[in-house]
This record gives sequence, C-alpha cells and structure tokens, in this order.
Amino acid sequence: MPYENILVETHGQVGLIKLNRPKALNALSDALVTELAAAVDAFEADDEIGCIVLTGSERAFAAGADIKEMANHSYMDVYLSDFITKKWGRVATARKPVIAAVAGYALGGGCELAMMCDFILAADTAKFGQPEITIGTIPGAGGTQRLTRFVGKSKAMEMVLTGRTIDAAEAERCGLVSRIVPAADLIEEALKVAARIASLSRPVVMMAKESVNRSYETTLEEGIRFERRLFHSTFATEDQKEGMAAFTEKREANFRNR
Ligand SMILES: C/C=C/C(=O)SCCNC(=O)CCNC(=O)[C@H](O)C(C)(C)COP(=O)(O)OP(=O)(O)OC[C@H]1O[C@@H](n2cnc3c(N)ncnc32)[C@H](O)[C@@H]1OP(=O)(O)O
Repeated sequence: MPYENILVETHGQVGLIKLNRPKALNALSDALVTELAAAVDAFEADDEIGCIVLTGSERAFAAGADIKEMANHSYMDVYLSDFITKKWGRVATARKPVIAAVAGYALGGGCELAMMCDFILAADTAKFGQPEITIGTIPGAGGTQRLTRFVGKSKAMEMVLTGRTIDAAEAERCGLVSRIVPAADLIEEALKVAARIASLSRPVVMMAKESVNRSYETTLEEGIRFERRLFHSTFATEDQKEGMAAFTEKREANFRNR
C-alpha cells in the first residue's frame, strides 16, 4: 500500500521503517500507526527479510501520540474504540527482531514505541521521557509497565510522575538503551547490527527472542524451563547442525533457515 506517514526501504535482508511526519515531530497519529502496523505485517510476511529497523528523523524518533488528534476525545470515544488500539502494539508482537534506532525526542508514545522494540540503539542526541502527566494524562501504550521493567521502579516513577526527560547517557546508564552511537552513524550502525542478526539462523533467532521476552512474563523457574524446551528444539534444526559443524571445520556457517 502507498504510505503517507512512513517511508519503507529494504537493505538486503533488513527492512527499514522511517516514521515520516517531520512537521509534527513524528507524532503518532492514527494514520501513522495504521501504516506502521501494515509495514510490520508486510516485513513479517516477507521471507527475504530477517530483521526490521524502526527509526524516525534526526530531530525526533517520535514526540508521542498525536495530542491534537486526541485532545477532544471523550471517555466513550477512547473506551469503546479501546484507544490506544491494538495497532499500536503491532511492533511488540512482531516475531522477527525489531531494532529501534532513536535520535532526538522519544517522548510519551514515542518512548513506548521504542520500548516495544527488541532493543534500542540511541544516537547521542536521543532524549527519552514520559511527559503525559504534564498534559493531564498517563502513559497508555505500556509506558508505566515497560519503563519500570527497563529502569526499575525508582527512576520509572520519577520520570512518570514528573515528566522528566533523560538524555542518551542516562538512558544507557539505566539500561533503557543497549548502547549509544554518534548521531551521524546511527542508521548505518543499526542496519549493520540488523544485517548481522538477519545473517544468522532465522528460526533460532526467533526462538532466542521468544525466550528473552518470556523472562518478562513469568517466574524464573518457569522461564528456565521454557528456555530449556526451546534450547532442545534448536537441536531439531538443520541450522544447529550446520552451525556446530562450521565451528568444528573452522569455516563460516551457511544457515538456510531450516
Ligand atoms: C499513549 C501515548 C500518549 C502520549 O504520547 S501523549 C504525548 C506525549 N508527548 C508530549 O507531551 C510531547 C509533546 N511535544 C513537545 O513537548 C514538544 O513538541 C517537544 C519538546 C518535543 C519539541 O519542542 P519544540 O522543539 O519547541 O517543537 P514544537 O514547536 O513544540 O513542535 C513542532 C511541531 O510539532 C508539533 N508536535 C510536537 N509534538 C506533538 C504531539 N505529541 N502531538 C501533536 N503535535 C506535536 C507541535 O505542535 C509543532 O507543530 P506546529 O508547528 O504546527 O505548532
């Protein structure tokens, strides 16, 4: 489908989605989120794609849900339509890995969207925050839950109760982002990491992602049992045989996603 609020590119086995509403700092309007969900669907269905990168502009990953669009919603509007809708969560339900490449503002729904990705690479210009409290509401796309799991209760509570924004260095210190790269290198670095992931065994990468994610949803004991089942499953793949044979034979593995 033709998109008006996002740009979509493929780079080898990597799908790149750029949020593209520059005049509104990529505010997440319903139209944008609908297109984003469709783009994720398309990359998930594309056998050529092994990893997805989600990014914004140099100035903003996304400055949150579109305040102007939602300002006059009534309680019944938001309750009956289940706003923030299921479309918002499409990134979180992707089975292929999704990397957030964040430069500039990632505020409110923008921070929540980045946290739905599997990990966040931050430019040194990145700024993260949940400022909803300053406009009379609270995070509604997982911010109170995911941020707390990322950074712990104390910092999450301070950020959510005051709306304080943190810079890239603080975000790295508290574990919100995996690492920081110079802004000029952000996309190149994100594409490089994504290409590396896409070059590995697709089913095994998907199992690894599923297993790490399970740690957020269950007890340690149950999570370890789940991990062990998936670990055992890797031995049913041709790629495990190929990977271990390649190691023994001192050559590059040639994974066939089988
Ligand atoms: C479930 C999720 C809930 C939520 O996400 S609630 C929203 C949470 N986000 C926020 O509260 C952040 C809102 N934005 C800002 O505070 C500021 O922006 C910034 C600090 C990010 C940047 O400030 P500056 O550099 O002065 O730019 P500017 O003139 O405010 O913004 C440029 C244009 O972008 C529009 N815009 C920015 N953020 C949003 C938004 N979240 N929703 C709708 N429009 C937005 C502005 O209005 C303006 O537009 P115009 O030039 O026409 O006045």
